[in-house]
Amino acid sequence: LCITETCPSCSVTVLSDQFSPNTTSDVAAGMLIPHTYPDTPIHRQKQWFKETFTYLFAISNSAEASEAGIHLVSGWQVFKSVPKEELPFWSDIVLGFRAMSEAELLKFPQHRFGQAFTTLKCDCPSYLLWLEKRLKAAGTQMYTRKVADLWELHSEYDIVVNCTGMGAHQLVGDKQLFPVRGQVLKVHAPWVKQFIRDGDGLTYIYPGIHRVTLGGTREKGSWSLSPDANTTRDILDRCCSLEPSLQGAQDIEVKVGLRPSRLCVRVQREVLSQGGVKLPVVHNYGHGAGGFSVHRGTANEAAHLVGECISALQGSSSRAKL
Ligand SMILES: Cc1cc2nc3c(=O)[nH]c(=O)nc-3n(C[C@H](O)[C@H](O)[C@H](O)COP(=O)(O)OP(=O)(O)OC[C@H]3O[C@@H](n4cnc5c(N)ncnc54)[C@H](O)[C@@H]3O)c2cc1C
Ligand SMILES: O=C([O-])CC(=O)C(=O)O
Repeated sequence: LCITETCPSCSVTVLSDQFSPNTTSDVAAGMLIPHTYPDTPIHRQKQWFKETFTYLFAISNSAEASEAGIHLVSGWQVFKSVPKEELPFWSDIVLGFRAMSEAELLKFPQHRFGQAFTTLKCDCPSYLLWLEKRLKAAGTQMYTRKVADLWELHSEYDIVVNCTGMGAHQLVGDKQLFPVRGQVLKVHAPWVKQFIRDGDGLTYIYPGIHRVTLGGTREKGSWSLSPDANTTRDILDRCCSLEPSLQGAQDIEVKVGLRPSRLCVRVQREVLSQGGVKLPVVHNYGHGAGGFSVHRGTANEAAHLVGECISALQGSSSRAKL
């Protein structure tokens, strides 16, 4: 979508072996709370988050908000001990960030410190459909197709943008990419209005438009997409200890996804070369636990790299298929 916006003369085609609702992005809780990528400079991560927050904030404040599934949500991140980093790098981007009061902390007898703020949440399947609709309106073709090798695209396309998430492990053989399995529950508990996140990152309660997402797990190296019944019970127990009223939650649906994790997101231009033939590629994958939080920022950067590829192609003698 960013490419169609920054380069309206480009003809864009989306190829994917799965579309919504069968992607990792459909499983995500969709909260805008960044996760830190250890090998990406903080100023770059902050810029990604800021661009994403600004973009979604405008949607949440428009007539499109309900169809796009974007809404503001307020709540608390609570800690059993005061964290080293009392002011996270994103504290001046979310709204109204402050330390919790003693009175608020009374709700969480096992926790000693907390942060209160308002952020944005995506209802992921709604948002993905809304994005697809906008892509189609921009004239983008969308085909179901599994790509086994980037070179198979060479005869049809000038530039390939690789947004395959965990699929990049196989497609480009990226051994730095590893799965971090996450199991979440989507429940009916419409009385829960505030988000609650344990600062250890394991337990969270995120109220959405229709359902509340309860999490979670972080199982590094596990490729299993099967729900685990013991884990479901454990998630419910942990969430009930933060919000006892969840004992009345109904209609529990279990979802599992593999976070495409890396020490840094790979937003990078690369020119593949084979027997003197060149194929420009822009990678944009490896968003781990924070894909929603930074998606627009990384997409803007990837679209900029596509612009660089176009300039390079126009400067070369190759016949562009743009
Ligand atoms: C339980 C859980 C909770 C999460 N909660 C949050 C949250 O609250 N906030 C947040 O910011 N992030 C969250 N995330 C992280 C977020 O889901 C990911 O970072 C994000 O979904 C990654 O998006 P993606 O588009 O890169 O990957 P995907 O959504 O997996 O999309 C990749 C696409 O590429 C296609 N593909 C792959 N390989 C090929 C191939 N060879 N040929 C053709 N197509 C291919 C796939 O079919 C798919 O459509 C959560 C993740 C999980 C698992
Ligand atoms: O950690 C969170 O708050 C939600 C999330 O991004 C995840 O489970 O990956």
